[in-house]
Amino acid sequence: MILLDGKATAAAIRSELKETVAAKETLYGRKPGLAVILVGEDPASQVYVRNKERACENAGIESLAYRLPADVTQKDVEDLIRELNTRDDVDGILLQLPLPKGLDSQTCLDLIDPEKDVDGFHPVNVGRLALGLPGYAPCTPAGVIELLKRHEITTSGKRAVIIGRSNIVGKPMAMMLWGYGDFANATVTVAHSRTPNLKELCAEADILVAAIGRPHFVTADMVKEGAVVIDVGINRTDNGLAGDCDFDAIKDKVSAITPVPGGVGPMTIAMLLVNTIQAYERHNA
Ligand SMILES: Nc1nc(=O)c2c([nH]1)NC[C@@H]1CN(c3ccc(C(=O)N[C@@H](CCC(=O)O)C(=O)O)cc3)C=[N+]21
Repeated sequence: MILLDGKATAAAIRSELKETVAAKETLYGRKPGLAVILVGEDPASQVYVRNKERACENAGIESLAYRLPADVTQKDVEDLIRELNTRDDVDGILLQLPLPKGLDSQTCLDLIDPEKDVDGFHPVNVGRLALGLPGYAPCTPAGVIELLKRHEITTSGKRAVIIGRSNIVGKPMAMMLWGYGDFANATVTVAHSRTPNLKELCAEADILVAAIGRPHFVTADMVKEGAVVIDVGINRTDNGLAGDCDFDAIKDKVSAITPVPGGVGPMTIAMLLVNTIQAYERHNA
């Protein structure tokens, strides 16, 4: 069994990026800038945002954090996004989700300049990904692809099953596994809460991606012998952080699996840095 160590892989990517940034900084005369907007006090979001800030700083990216109170108006968030769109020192804009009740996240996301949309959530970038055009790919599924690539796990001709159809993971993950440049070419099924015979379907997967948001949802009987299992779940339970897969029960059955923590999570942050540097390069081109 190969443990797909996202923490180590992300660290390798980050040190590569650090060199890229150092070279580009000399060329462009400024550091890359990422603006992160955090609305409200959600503890998990605060942890993520702090991790993102730390990762940026480490890579030589200027991180500009905007912490807004939960009772901020929709207009205030929109005005901030409009201002960040025009700023020359801001290459990327990230609006941390979910937003507190009363705020409309899609309207906010739609306002972000697609060239600064390092999350890949703007409809233009969603469309570009669907069409196979260059743009920004959402960080979590992009991190999964990068993790597979760097472990030389091929996907061509393989049967992939994704559990979960969210806009930020399931849907873009499907598009990337269908075809992402010269990579992928998997045959993809996207399963969800109303998929009948889910267990049997999953048990046919060569590559199983779990993005459900329920701790230990994927059990041994749902996993094919020798499958590659990617656990996107980050569930906070009384016993700490848990993935969507019952790791201990399936680890002896699989050929490769991601741990939680230390799997997809750190890769998500690494891909955010990749996208930010890409935005910086395009901005300066
Ligand atoms: N606009 C936006 N973009 C996002 O990319 C975004 C978001 N909103 N909202 C929330 C989700 C979640 N997410 C994670 C990032 C890193 C870890 C991560 O580093 N996890 C560590 C554990 C960290 C912990 O202890 O919680 C790990 O898996 O090893 C987890 C989750 C990004 N998201």
